[in-house]
Amino acid sequence: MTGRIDARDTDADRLIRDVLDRKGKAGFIITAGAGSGKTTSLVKALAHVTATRRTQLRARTQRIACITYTEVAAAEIHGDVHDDPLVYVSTIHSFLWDAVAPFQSDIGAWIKRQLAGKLDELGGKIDKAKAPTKRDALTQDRARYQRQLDGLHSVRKFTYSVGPDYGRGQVGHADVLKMVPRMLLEQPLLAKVIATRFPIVFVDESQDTEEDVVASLIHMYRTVKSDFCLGFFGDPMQQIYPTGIGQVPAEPDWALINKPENFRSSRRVLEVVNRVRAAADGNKQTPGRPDELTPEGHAYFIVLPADADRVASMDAVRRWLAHRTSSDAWSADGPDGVKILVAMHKLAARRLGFANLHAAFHPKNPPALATAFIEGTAWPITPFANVILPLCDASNDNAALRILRKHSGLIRDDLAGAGVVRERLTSARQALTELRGLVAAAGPGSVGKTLRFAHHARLIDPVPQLARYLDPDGPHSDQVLSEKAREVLDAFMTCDVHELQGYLRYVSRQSPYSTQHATKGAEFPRVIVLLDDSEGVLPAYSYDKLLGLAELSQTDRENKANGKDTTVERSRRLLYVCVSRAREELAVIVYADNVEAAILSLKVSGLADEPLTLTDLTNDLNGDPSIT
Ligand SMILES: Nc1ncnc2c1ncn2[C@@H]1O[C@H](COP(=O)(O)OP(=O)(O)OP(=O)(O)O)[C@@H](O)[C@H]1O
Repeated sequence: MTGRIDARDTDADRLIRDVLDRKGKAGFIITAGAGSGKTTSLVKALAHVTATRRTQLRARTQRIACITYTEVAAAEIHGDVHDDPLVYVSTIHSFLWDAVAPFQSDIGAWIKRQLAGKLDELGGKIDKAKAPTKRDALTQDRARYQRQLDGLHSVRKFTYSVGPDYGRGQVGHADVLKMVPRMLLEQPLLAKVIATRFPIVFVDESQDTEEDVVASLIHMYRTVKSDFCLGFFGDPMQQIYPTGIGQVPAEPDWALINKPENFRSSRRVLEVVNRVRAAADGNKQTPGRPDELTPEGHAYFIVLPADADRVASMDAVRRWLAHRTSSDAWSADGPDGVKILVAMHKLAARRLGFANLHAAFHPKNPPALATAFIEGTAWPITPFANVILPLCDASNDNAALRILRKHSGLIRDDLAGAGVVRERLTSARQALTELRGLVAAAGPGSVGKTLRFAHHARLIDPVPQLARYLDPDGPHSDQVLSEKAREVLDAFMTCDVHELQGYLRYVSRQSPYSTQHATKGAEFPRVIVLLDDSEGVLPAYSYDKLLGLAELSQTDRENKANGKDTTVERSRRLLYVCVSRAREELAVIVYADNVEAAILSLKVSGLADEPLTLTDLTNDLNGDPSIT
């Protein structure tokens, strides 16, 4: 239990309750800064509705929908409301799919349109292709799409999974985000059905919800006639995904609610949080807790030379922070230790030993898989995360069996006959021994060897694209694999399985490192934020540009002039999210080619009055009291 329900009421909580108690249609938007307790207010709002309307909602078999950004956030809210069955907490993808799943023929029609579009597009490309090999490849792809279209006739039920497999009636993650908003706009009945099932819909982290999705929810609000409440909780300053809407537009009758307090951070940390925001919308937070309960804390900006040994200089900074704050936790890697926020994986990858794996997923033109790699959801890796490595770690047959039942086609609950089951168990046991041997042998190329073996032995049930790659003539031969995905897969196959262990520790948040994007919504007692463009910053971000240490590009200038989002503002928002994760203590490390220039820039921009250098830290550690 996180105790969010028991948090002290704020003015915003009272205003939300007023809206929720209204009859008829109502809407509200909570716009408030980091750590202001938006999620806490959401949980308290859920508690209010379940307390005041339980009988009515149950009688009508209605539920309250609460849309969160990640599965982790959904699990947290579930815990906060004690798994109340009246509350339906889910990610946007699952919510949208759940809403449209009964509209099977509309889903079929949508898929048909997608495939027809692909066929048209390929037809055009084939006509234009000059090289015979290119034309051949495109013609084969067109034949694959045609087979998928033909396969649609025999689909009895459309389903939803991570990746699409249209020919078998499966829509993917990204499809749902496109398909449902369109259906909602075109089908008034769908809006009515959803609003009847979910008369209250809350959206957390609304700033990063796709524009089309927000527009379709607002459209739903406009069209339904019944009691319906739509509430958004967000902060435009924390929009860190390009598809996010930022500020949700309000309907004329909606309540606009602010939360000026910050309940998360110490005084020193909050000062940095406010300084980062100052050059954006300037919204300044005040401590939400009483004086005696708001710790003073620590916050430092430290500038290190970009050519320094990153590992050694980071260790020196952690030693200094431990000394400065009299807390050994800065040296610890556990949950109460330090969280080190890196923009990209490179530094973490090197430290945690998965540099080749990182490189495999970051070819010159990063395909969509690079983002999934960052988020820990890349489909080439999931068979290792869900099946292969857990199978190798399983302490006994029963544990292994549970994993296979859940993830593999080899052992399923619906297998008929004891003889078949026995036979499958025997082959599973043999396969397991061989799999463990391959993983233990490791070495370059062991990823490919292990994956091919696991697929051949039916220990894994990979997504259709991966199945097609591993077995081009198999049942998934109608899948179209992009060149970019193939390039990633080729490189992935040459990696060492040992690299996956460090990587998985990283993405499952068991290492002290985390990507800056992945920390959305979280909080930690001690945080180090690394600003390091030379480590290979994410496309469209540049801390050097934010700090004025690198020139703006022509596109940056044009975007700024046209009022579009810019690299500088995107980077500022990411920095804002990062610094605001810290509860007590914070260190922002800037790696700079020119240390003097970086110090000056931090001072001029108002981010820090007294940035520190490595020499300052060393002197302090050696007993020089000049640092105050
Ligand atoms: N009313 C309150 N009284 C005391 N503590 C609170 C209150 N509201 C929130 N908190 C605490 O403040 C911290 C931040 O709360 P929460 O995660 O709800 O904020 P948020 O606005 O959703 O954060 P962010 O947008 O930065 O992810 C949590 O530790 C929470 O327990």
